[in-house]
Amino acid sequence: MTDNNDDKTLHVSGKKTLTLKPSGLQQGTVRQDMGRGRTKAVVVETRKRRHSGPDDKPAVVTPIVAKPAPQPVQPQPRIHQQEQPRRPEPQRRPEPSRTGNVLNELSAGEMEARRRALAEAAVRDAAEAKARAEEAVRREKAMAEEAARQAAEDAARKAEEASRPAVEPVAEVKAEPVVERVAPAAPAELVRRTDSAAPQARRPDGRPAAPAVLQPAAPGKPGVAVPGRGRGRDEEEESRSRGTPVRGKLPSRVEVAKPVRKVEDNRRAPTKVVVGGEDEDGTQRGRSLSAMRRRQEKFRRSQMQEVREKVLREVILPETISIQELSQRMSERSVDVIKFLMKEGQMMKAGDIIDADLAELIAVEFGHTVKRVSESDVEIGIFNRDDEEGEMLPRPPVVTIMGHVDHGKTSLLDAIRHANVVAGEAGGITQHIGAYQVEQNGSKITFIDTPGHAAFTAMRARGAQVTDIAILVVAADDSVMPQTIESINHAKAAGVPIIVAINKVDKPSANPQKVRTELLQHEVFVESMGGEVLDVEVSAKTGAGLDKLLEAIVLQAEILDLRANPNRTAEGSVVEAKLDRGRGSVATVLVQKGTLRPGQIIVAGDQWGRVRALVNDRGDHIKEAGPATPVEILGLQGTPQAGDRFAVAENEGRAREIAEYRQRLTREKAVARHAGQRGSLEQMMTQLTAAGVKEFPLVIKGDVQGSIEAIAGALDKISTGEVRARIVHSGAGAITESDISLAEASNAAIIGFNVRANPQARDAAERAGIEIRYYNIIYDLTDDVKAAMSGLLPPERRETFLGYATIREVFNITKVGKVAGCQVTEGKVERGVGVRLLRDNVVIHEGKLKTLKRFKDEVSEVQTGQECGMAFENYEDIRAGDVIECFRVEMITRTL
Ligand SMILES: Nc1nc2c(ncn2[C@@H]2O[C@H](COP(=O)(O)OP(=O)(O)OP(=O)(O)O)[C@@H](O)[C@H]2O)c(=O)[nH]1
Repeated sequence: MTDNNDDKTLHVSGKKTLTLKPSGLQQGTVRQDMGRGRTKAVVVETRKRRHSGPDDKPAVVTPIVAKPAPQPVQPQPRIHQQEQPRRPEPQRRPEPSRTGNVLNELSAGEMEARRRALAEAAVRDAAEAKARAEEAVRREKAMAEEAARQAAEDAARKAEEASRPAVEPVAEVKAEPVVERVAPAAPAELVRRTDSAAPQARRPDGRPAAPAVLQPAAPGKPGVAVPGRGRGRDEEEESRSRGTPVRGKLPSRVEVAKPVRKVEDNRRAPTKVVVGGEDEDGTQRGRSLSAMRRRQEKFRRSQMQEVREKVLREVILPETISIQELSQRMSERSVDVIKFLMKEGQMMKAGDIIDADLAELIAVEFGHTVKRVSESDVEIGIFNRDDEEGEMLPRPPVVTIMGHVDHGKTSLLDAIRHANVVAGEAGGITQHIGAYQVEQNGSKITFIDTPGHAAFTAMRARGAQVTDIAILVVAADDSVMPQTIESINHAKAAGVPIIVAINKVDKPSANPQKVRTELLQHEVFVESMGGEVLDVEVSAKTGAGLDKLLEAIVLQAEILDLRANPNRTAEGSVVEAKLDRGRGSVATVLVQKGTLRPGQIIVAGDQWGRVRALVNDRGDHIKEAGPATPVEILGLQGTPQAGDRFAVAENEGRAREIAEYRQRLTREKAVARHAGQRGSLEQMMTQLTAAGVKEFPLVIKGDVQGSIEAIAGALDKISTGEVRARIVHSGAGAITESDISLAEASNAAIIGFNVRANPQARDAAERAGIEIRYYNIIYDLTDDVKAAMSGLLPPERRETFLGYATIREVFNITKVGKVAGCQVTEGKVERGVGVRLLRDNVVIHEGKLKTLKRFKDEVSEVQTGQECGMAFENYEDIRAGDVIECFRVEMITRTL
């Protein structure tokens, strides 16, 4: 079964209701003959071909100026709505159209007559339209000239104006009142459409369903014609928000064929917005307002960039750097750097890491100067920043408590804290954060709440000199014990003043005087014995003497005149650090310089982070922590170690860089430890030499005091004015953890004479990478130490004269350069040794020989009286008559 379009079989149904269908698609019902008297109703859709001109081309968007023939704008009030759809279709087929009620009710003759009349009218209209279009072209030209003139005045808009010269006339046409009425007839031409879009814009009655809404040109902006009802709501709102009045809109009776579809089409096809100029092929290019705005914005930005004065910087370049980081350091956009690299043939991303050479090339290309730094340089300027003397203000002292086991260190710390909390803040809950602050007569004192010299030396080993004053706790009933002596040595090694707290005086067996006397033997001279060391009798149990102890601390602090600059970025040491389940990494730090505030970025050891909160020893969140304030820091990325230094970094990048560098160092150290390097005497010797130290620090442990004294005496003998052995600590008994930490802190070697290290000490030594040397013969020990100490002496340079040769003639040999024809006048001349060129007994040059030849052969030496050819390495200024002195240099290692 096929559709039959034959007139005989087609019966137009006049009862068809008017529906909103695309104008190009017309529907009718026909009765189809099925044979043998049977018929069937068939719905027939007729798709009309639309003609926009005599050349029978489909309707296309035609710019008013460029294509004047079928004038889109028909400002003639006499043309009625019903007639308008007919106008662009003069060559429609003669078959009766089934597009509307009116035509359906006319007879065939009437319809034919009407069609003819309409065709004539269309031809007439076309002629008039052509004339009008020509007029429009003229006007447009005039406007274009005007626009060009304005564009010259306004540089930013020049490009925009030049690109759409056809715009102004549209605006002008719109300004005419007639246009508003006639506008519905025009959209097919006004609005650029795709072929498929055109029929959709028509109602079944032939009228355009979505007439153009004409927007008058805003001052300085082109006029815009957009499809009226066919536009999406967004576009309407956009027009409103722009303040562009929507004029020329059709009354509401004009309905939209497929609004939703059209909105999508509009979005996809910017061509519906006619603002642009003309392409080469005569079609009008549209450009959305937002695109224009973007262009304007881009143009404005580029103008601004050109105007902005370029700041040339000194760019710090590490061995490797990411392109992004480099761009930041140069204050350039990374996209510009990437563009430059692309030009150089390298495709890279902002995150890519480049080496310092390439980074330097880029920086220089961008006009900056560079400063190459080595890895360790990343820390420069972060730690140990000096302060001006005038900026220093008094700060509280930081106190550590040391002493022998069970002499009452913990009890004393608790007693002091308890007394203070009760006095200062009734009911206040103190928490253990590793350090706390107390107040004595208005003066603050900071206590490091980790008793024992282990913590003390662990800190020192990491370079943290935290403590200002050491409290040496000695039980009055027990007097001086081995760890008391160790503590004294630790304090002395750190150069920290001691205050002796003679504890447990409440005990009946207490004998404070004995303590004082015994301390004398260890060079601790207390005041009551005529010395300068303050001593206080206390009882941690009863609290007696605690005030006196605090006063002694304040007094000692005054003597020390402790100062720090609070008005700078903070720097200090980590006292304790742990990983808290709820709070993440928590580190108790002691601010030593400057003031620490939440939000700052810090580097602590090989960790970094942004300070999320500062919590003091009472659990309060505080806004800042000044010098000598212990405070808990939340927000670190990892957990640093006690004794690690911390400092505020200027930005996250720098902090991360330092942390990464330190983590690398830690890894390398761990590897080195496995190789057992650091602790060897030889290694230590090299380190000390590099540091320019002429002292050889030692920790000596022996079986009996007598052997230690013998060793000390022997070592004293081998010491000279240039280098000497310094015994940091010595004592009888096994080598303990404390010895290891002291050795680590003092960079000392550990010597065990007839003693061994206990397991904990062995572990600690392995961790710290310290070698322990064991001896049982004193001479072996002194020989080793002597050899190691000899290494501290600089080697001696010894020069041996070999001979003289006189230059007889100078030959200039191609590719070889100048060669001196010489005769050895004294001694001998050797190849590969040092030579000096003497002219009139003045040394002109000192260097090495490149060649030494006899006749044509290279020889190793030439004796007196013989002739030879000689050439210098990298030196050519030789003349006949010059004398060549030949000598050998030896570096002689010195021994003690
Ligand atoms: N009678 C009396 N006993 C005290 C005093 N101070 C501390 N003690 C006691 O001495 C013992 C040891 O005290 P700790 O404070 O634990 O001593 P420590 O030095 O911290 O000990 P370690 O932590 O093991 O090094 C405890 O039983 C205390 O009760 C005091 O002033 N008088």
